[in-house]
Amino acid sequence: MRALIVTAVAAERDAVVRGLGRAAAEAVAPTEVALPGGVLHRLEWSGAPALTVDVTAAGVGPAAAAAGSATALTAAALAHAPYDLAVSAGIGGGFTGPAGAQAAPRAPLGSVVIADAVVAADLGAETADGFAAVTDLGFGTVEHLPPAALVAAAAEAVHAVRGTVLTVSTVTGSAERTAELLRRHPRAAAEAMEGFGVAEAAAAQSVPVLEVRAISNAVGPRDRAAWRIGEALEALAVAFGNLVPVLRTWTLEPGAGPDFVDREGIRQ
Ligand SMILES: O=C(O)c1cccc(C(=O)CC[C@H]2O[C@@H](n3cnc4c(=O)[nH]cnc43)[C@H](O)[C@@H]2O)c1
Repeated sequence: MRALIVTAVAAERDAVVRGLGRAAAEAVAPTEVALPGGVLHRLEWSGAPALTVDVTAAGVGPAAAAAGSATALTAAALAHAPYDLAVSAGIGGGFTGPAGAQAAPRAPLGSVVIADAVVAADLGAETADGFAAVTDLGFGTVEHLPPAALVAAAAEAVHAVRGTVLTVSTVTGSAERTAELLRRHPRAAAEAMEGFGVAEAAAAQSVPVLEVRAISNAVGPRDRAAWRIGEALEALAVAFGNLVPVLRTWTLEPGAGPDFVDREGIRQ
C-alpha cells in the first residue's frame, strides 16, 4: 500500500509525520525525496502488509494542493510505483453550532473529521437566483466521494466525526456565510481550503481520495485569536498514529474506483 498525504503548510506536515512515526516501533525514520517544486517526507513499514507513506506540504488553497498532488502522483506513476490513495490532511474550521432538524454532523474544536464527501463549495457563478455550482453550468464536478469502507474504518479508528468537508478559497468569516453554506450543504462538518484540489488531481489518475481535518476553529465570524492551532496539530498527529493500521490493511474493493458526482447529481 502506498499513500500520498498532502498538507498545506509545514506545521501540518510535521504533525502528520510525527503521528505516523509514533505508530509503530518498526517505523523507519523519515527520508526526504526531492520532487520538482516540492519534497516528500517518506515513512516505510516493511513486513506484511508493507506500507509506504509520503507526506508533502504543497501550499494553501485548492490550486496549490492540486499542483503539488499532481506532481507527486505523476512522479510515482512514471516510476512504476503509483499511489493507492491520496489524502488531504490538516487543520480546518468546524461547523460547531447546534445540530439542526436533520441532525447534521457537528465538529467541535479539537475533534477530527473524516470526509465522506469532499465538496467544492464556491466553485461556480453568482446568478440572479443565487449561487450556481459549475455542475449547474454544465461543467465537471464539485463532489468527490472517498471509498465508503475506508471512511468507516478510518472514522472508527480515530473516533472522528463523519461528514462533508467543504473546500473554500476564502475562509468563512461571518454568520451569514456560515448559514448560507449550511443551507446549501446540510451535512457539512468542516471547511478547509485544499481537499477538492487533492481530490481532482487524484481522480485524474484514478486514485481514491480521503480527507482528514483536525478542527482548530469554529466556522463563523472571524476570531483568529480563538484558533487553537496547537491543539489541532496534536489531534492531527494522534489521528495519523491511529490511522496506520487502517492504511496498512485497507484495499480498494475489486471493481471499485474513485467516485465523483456528475453534473446530473449521479454517483459515477
Ligand atoms: O500559524 C500557525 O502556526 C499555523 C500552523 C498550522 C497551520 C496554519 C494555518 O493557517 C493553516 C491554514 C490551513 O488551515 C485550514 N483552515 C483552518 N481553519 C480554516 C477555516 O476555518 N476555513 C478554511 N480553512 C481553514 C485551511 O485548509 C488552510 O490551508 C497556521
